[in-house]
Amino acid sequence: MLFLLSLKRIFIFRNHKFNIVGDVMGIEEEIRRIEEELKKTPYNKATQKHIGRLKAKLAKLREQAQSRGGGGGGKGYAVKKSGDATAAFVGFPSVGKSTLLNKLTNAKSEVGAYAFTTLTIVPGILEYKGAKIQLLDAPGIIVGASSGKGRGTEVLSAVRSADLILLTVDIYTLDHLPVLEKELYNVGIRLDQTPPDVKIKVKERGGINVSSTVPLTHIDEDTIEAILNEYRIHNADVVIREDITLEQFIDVVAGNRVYIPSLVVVNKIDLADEEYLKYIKQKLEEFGKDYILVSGNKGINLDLLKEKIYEKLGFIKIYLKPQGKKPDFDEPLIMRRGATVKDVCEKLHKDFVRNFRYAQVWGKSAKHPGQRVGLDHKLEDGDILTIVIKR
Ligand SMILES: Nc1nc2c(ncn2[C@@H]2O[C@H](COP(=O)(O)OP(=O)(O)OP(=O)(O)O)[C@@H](O)[C@H]2O)c(=O)[nH]1
Repeated sequence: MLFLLSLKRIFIFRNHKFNIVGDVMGIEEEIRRIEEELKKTPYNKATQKHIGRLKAKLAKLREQAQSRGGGGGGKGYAVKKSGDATAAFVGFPSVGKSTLLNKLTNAKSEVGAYAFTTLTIVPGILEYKGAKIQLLDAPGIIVGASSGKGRGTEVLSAVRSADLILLTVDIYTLDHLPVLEKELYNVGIRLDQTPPDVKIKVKERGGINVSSTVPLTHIDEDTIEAILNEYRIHNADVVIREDITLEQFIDVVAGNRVYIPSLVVVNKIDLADEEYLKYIKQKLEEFGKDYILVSGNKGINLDLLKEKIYEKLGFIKIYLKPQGKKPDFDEPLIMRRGATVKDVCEKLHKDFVRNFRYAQVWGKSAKHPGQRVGLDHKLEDGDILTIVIKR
């Protein structure tokens, strides 16, 4: 009897295990099959709808694969965000990420190791021009992460919440750049793009209605409908204000995409001679992203790297002026471009938004000196701000 019971248990266990493995394999195989088909299908008016449907399917499968891998979608972020913004080094092992992180973050700053299951993400603080920038050194496990392999998905989910991505390679591994970009793309990270200007309002009935304020040269209505149907949306009003691609439309429908600026950091420049340097620069021009050549070990261009990181993060300085007093020009508040009065209130004190009466602004964003504004007012670099709260 006991023997039979344990046999049964083993059988159930095996079966269960087999199902999970079988599912993951099934998804990966399906992803590969669709990728193959996409490669073979030329893109033209006649195939556009079919390609749209395939790409939507692919996007859905990738999401499934990642959720099975235990990461993806903003889950499992084990590093506490701190400072005014976060920049993450992303790259293969041994390109010099930890060296750069150690050189850029000052010795006084706290560098702690946070357990990340079997991995570690090391944060450090770079202080530059009054801004505190959290730098993350994500371990170099990237390839395959988007299909849920290894524990790379957990790292990528930390990267998803960064404000700047530093695509890091060394002078011998420039061909990693498209690989890194693709892996990030597959986990929903869009580098150097803005969210497409598309609104989709799902309705109860009435079919799909598409209206656009500009001519659409990459996607037609049939394709839009096919993609929506793939996501089980059969009734919706779609308003498009930009000449978007098919991929951008899928991004909007799928949601859960993050739009992050990037900077290519090429390390170990000390090892390149004149001729090789020329080759590197040409390769980087072809890749088309903003880049910087550095050496972590030899300390070449590290100040320039700090400046670039600062610039890319789009910091602005706001000078606070207590009511009836002089502005504080010594310690400006460091905010990000696009920040509103509400963002400033939130940074200053948790009760400021609730108790807010009005604000006054002097500077670029003000129509006239001392303009009275509300919480939604967008600030500009160098503005002087007075916040008046209820007593
Ligand atoms: N020549 C040269 N070597 C460097 C430079 N920066 C780092 N290295 C060397 O490259 C090797 C890898 O550096 P790490 O900083 O450990 O690289 P990593 O990208 O953090 O690697 P993982 O921790 O494995 O992800 C070390 O032996 C460094 O000394 C550089 O600017 N020039």
